[in-house]
Amino acid sequence: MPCLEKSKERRTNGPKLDWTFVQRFCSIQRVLFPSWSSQSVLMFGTLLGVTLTEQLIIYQVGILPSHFYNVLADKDYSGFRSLMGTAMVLILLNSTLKSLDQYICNQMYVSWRTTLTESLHSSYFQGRVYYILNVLQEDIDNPDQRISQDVERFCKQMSTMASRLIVSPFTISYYTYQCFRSTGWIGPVSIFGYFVVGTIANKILMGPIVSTLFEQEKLEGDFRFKHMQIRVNAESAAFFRAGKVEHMRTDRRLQALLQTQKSLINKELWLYIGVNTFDYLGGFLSYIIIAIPIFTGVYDGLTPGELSALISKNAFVCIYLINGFTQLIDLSTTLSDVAGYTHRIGELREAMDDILHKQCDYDPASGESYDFDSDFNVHAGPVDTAFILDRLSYKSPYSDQLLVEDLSLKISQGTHLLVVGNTGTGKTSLLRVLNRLWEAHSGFVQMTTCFGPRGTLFLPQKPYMTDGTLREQVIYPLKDIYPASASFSGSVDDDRIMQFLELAGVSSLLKRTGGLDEKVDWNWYDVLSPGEMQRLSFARLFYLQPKYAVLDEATSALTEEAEAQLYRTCKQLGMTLISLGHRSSLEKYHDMQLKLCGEGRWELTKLKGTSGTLSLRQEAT
Ligand SMILES: Nc1ncnc2c1ncn2[C@@H]1O[C@H](COP(=O)(O)OP(=O)(O)OP(=O)(O)O)[C@@H](O)[C@H]1O
Repeated sequence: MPCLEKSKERRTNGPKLDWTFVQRFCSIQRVLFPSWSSQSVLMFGTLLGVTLTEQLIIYQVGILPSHFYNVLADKDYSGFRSLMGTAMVLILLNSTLKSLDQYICNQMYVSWRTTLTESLHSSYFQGRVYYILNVLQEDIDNPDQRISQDVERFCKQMSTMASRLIVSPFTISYYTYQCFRSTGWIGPVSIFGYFVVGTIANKILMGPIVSTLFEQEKLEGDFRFKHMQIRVNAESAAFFRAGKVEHMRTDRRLQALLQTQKSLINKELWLYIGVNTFDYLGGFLSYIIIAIPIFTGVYDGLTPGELSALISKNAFVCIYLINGFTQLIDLSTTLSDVAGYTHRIGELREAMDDILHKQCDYDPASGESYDFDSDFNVHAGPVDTAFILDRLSYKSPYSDQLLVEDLSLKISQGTHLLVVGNTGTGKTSLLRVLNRLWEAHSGFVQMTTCFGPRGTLFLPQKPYMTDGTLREQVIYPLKDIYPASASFSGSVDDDRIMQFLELAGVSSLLKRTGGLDEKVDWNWYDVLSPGEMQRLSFARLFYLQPKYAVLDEATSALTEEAEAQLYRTCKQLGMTLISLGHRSSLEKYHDMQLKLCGEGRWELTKLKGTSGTLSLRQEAT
């Protein structure tokens, strides 16, 4: 099934600070900085300007003590006063620039999060990607968490790193030059050597952190998912009085998460020890570098006042150069987090790209045109046919056993088809293959109509209730009103919706919601009974009026009378029905029966006694 080889490949490559990390990081950067004129680049440029100015001011503030030494040693009162004035201005400027720097970083965080999340969304919601990721592909854990939380944290950490990283090349070059002028080659060389050792040590210490952080985020997602599962199925669990068992299972996930979190903290301890040791060693190193020219007699001719001013100035440039490097080393903890998130986001992006490529190879009509309302009038094929199946065989994912073998069938307008068979014989799977959610094992399947109004519509076994108003439930998955109503006025559409709610037997919902467009804050799954959900799905079907309606046990929660009423309305609206179900009462609404017998076998038979159709279609539109 989809992308399994690539998935295995991904599984074997554990998350590390390696070449894969660099590639994934660069590919995410290409999303964040799409062009030279993009908003992120402009913000980055502004940040560079601000941080460079900040550094100039910091430099001025840094050399102030040496001026103070001079004026104090000379007892120069007026010089002292003007120096105080300069110090005040510099401090004010410095704090303003620092705040501006933080402000731009926060703005960049929001902008990056927007860009990256939107980019992931555009792949995630393209064609069947979200279905394959959530249902068929097991190696990408918690895609929802990767898109929401991991992206958020990645952008946050990146933005905290940004101002320090951006200015580093400039400060390091400048202070290397200054350090060279003050101490000769000994200063820069020893500081560079110190940095190389620090980086190697930290790279070794960061290795295990990246993979543990990756694991921790996975477990975080699992823990959240468990809570989500209880939230969505609270009533079913309560009927089982399953508080204790759910408590135990949720705690088990929490324990697994906390265990990993503890192990991460333990591993981070070594990194912190490394980072702090290098911080303090850095401070110490600066005095060694300053001591060398003093003890070798380079400054022997200076007065004590001049020497203290020089020591203060030299100490400042050396300390600042070391500080530039230690700041980079301090970023190790942030970098290890960024690396973990980079792997999680990168892996998701690669998985989605694989699916999209595979999808295009399998079905060139996928991608943009796969979606519901973009596909109104396409598909050339016989006008009176919905599906053509030729020697079609299919099986479930991860199984070698064929569910159906060599099925040849044409589903034409006016011939209602009933698909029956025991549990697990592959009835719903047939719809998955027809809807191209699953690939066929062999043979040929073609959907010759468009998808949506005027074409084919599927009502899945579990009614899908979206969030939003009653109108949004009925018109789903249309974003707007029905195309035919658009040329009249909104009230025509309102009338249609009300008429169809009435026909589906759920007009009472109008009272409960307080109107078609009243915002409701309830979860539709909690407040509607399964029967009401099925009826609401039929209201949706009546509203969309496809030529072909594929109904997967769509009336299983309703009485036979209600079923009769709904089927009659479908036929009056001119729909050709393809139904799946176990009830014998369904037979009378269909002309043909396809029986799936298991182990690949099937039978196609004619049914007797079908009711006629009235044309309510034009009337309703
Ligand atoms: N996402 C999946 N991954 C792996 N196997 C699956 C998946 N979905 C379904 N199957 C398996 O495929 C087989 C056929 O499932 P299908 O849903 O088509 O059954 P069905 O005939 O519609 O059953 P029912 O009458 O209960 O609805 C079953 O054995 C099922 O467990």
